Amino acid sequence: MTTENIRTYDVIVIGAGPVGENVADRTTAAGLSTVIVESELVGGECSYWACEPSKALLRPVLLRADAVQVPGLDPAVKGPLDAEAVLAHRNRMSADWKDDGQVEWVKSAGIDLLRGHGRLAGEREVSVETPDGDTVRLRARHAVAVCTGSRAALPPLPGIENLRSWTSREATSAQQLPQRLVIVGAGVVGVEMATAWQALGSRVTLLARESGLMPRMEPFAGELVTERLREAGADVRFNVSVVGAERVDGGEGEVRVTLSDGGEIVADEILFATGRAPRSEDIGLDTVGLKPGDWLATDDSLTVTAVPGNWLYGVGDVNRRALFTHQGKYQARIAGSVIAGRARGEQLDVGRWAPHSSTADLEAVPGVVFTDPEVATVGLTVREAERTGRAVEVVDYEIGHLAGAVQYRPDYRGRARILIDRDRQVVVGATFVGPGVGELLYSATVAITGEVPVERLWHAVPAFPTISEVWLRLLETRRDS
Ligand SMILES: Cc1cc2nc3c(=O)[nH]c(=O)nc-3n(C[C@H](O)[C@H](O)[C@H](O)COP(=O)(O)OP(=O)(O)OC[C@H]3O[C@@H](n4cnc5c(N)ncnc54)[C@H](O)[C@@H]3O)c2cc1C
Ligand SMILES: NC(=O)c1ccc[n+]([C@@H]2O[C@H](COP(=O)([O-])OP(=O)(O)OC[C@H]3O[C@@H](n4cnc5c(N)ncnc54)[C@H](O)[C@@H]3O)[C@@H](O)[C@H]2O)c1
Repeated sequence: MTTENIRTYDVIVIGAGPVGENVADRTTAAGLSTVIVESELVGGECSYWACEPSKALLRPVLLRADAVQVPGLDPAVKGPLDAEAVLAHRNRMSADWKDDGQVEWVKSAGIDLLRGHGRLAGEREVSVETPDGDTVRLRARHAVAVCTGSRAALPPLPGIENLRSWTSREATSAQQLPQRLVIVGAGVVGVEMATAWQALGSRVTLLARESGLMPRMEPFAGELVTERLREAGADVRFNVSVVGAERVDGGEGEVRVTLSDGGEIVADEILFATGRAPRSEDIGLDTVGLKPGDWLATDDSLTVTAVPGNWLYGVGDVNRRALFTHQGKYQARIAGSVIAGRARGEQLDVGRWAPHSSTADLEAVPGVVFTDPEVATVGLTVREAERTGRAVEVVDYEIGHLAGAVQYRPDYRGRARILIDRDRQVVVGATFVGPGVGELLYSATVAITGEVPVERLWHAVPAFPTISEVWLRLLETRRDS
């Protein structure tokens, strides 16, 4: 082990997922020397075991679901999906789990890459254990940004370690189709993976411990997705959880799952889609007075305020503000400018919607669930408005009534809901459920972040016949109610 190898940079970034890459890009662009430390693949969870592979699995599924309903096109797409071809496409979209392309980008951006496991080692210091067993010590003049992301959280089920269960990693990278797949947890990962694997040919059982799918969203989102999943042949069960599971034949055979309602399910694979935990248990948090394994709490400038000196930042999944790639990248752009501003000795501008404040994390986090139908959400839900004591008007519209929706897919089923702040008369929340609504979401995001007065929205004319006409119908519904 060599420890004399000390390198000094302006900024050290731990974790080269989408968020770490963007922090490093911004600080380098601001003229600060930056090193990024990565223990696995440059590109992070999103590129290899999350967004990219899952959407590569889902795109053929959703396109086919639309196409079989379009007259004239239906005979051409009636047969089953070619699962092997879809998996091969997914492999390509995950760059075959090689990061050469992203390493090339890091170099071209002028960022230094150090492969190895990074750990904080006191103020502004990071110790990196490299793959060949060396230890490299890094010192930061200005900032250390922790961007180590999250991993699947498993429930405390006795014997779970002997189950060879799937997490989101296996569910997005499996090379073979399980005949029977049981999915525990009906959040976003659970429903997307149920949609993908059922359509590829597995028999999926989806177990929700709540009374609906995706319980944090408007209830109609889960209801519409449940309808379609059941039509596709999936067994969707509510108010049930797993109390035991074991692999038979000395751990080599099928999985037998015992349910809280006394039932039993037999499957080839079991996926736990039961939420996320921060990757912070072994990153030296104790050396700066923080508790290993905790989420990294920050203020709106992404600074870890529990550590004095404004040098430590927590960006992306690891801070739990909003577990999405796009939102983490937004935080990264802000953290980058905060770090650069502080390095130049500038006064930060941290007011609401100001350049150094990630206000959108609190008011307008967009998300699209790529199921049939798609679910697109931004801002508040009714339950969240009630919980936080916000007075809102709620306006609903059945998207299937629109000419544009029927053109899109004759059997169109979907619903839109907007929430309008009663005092300020601006939109503060939107949920669209229906085929193709993902591309509609940015309009709502702009309405919320721009605080566009509802009266002005009458002048934002949606083209005919598009699904965007839902905005006009929502305004008319409100006027006529
Ligand atoms: C199945 C699934 C599908 C998803 N789909 C979407 C989607 O469609 N759209 C969307 O916006 N979000 C999606 N997400 C969420 C998205 O993947 C995350 O929000 C995003 O990856 C977070 O980026 P990050 O850079 O913070 O963390 P990560 O992507 O997890 O990257 C963290 C990086 O840090 C590295 N690292 C960790 N510890 C250390 C250490 N000690 N030293 C060195 N390196 C370290 C890791 O190896 C990793 O490369 C999905 C998540 C899952 C699980
Ligand atoms: N399309 C996208 O943008 C996309 C796709 C996938 C994931 N993501 C992100 O990843 C995050 C994580 O997704 P997720 O689905 O893993 O988490 P989640 O928190 O959305 O859902 C987890 C679900 O598992 C259930 N659960 C937890 N413990 C359980 C147990 N012991 N038994 C039964 N059920 C249990 C919870 O009640 C919850 O419904 C999401 O919040 C989202 O931000 C985004």
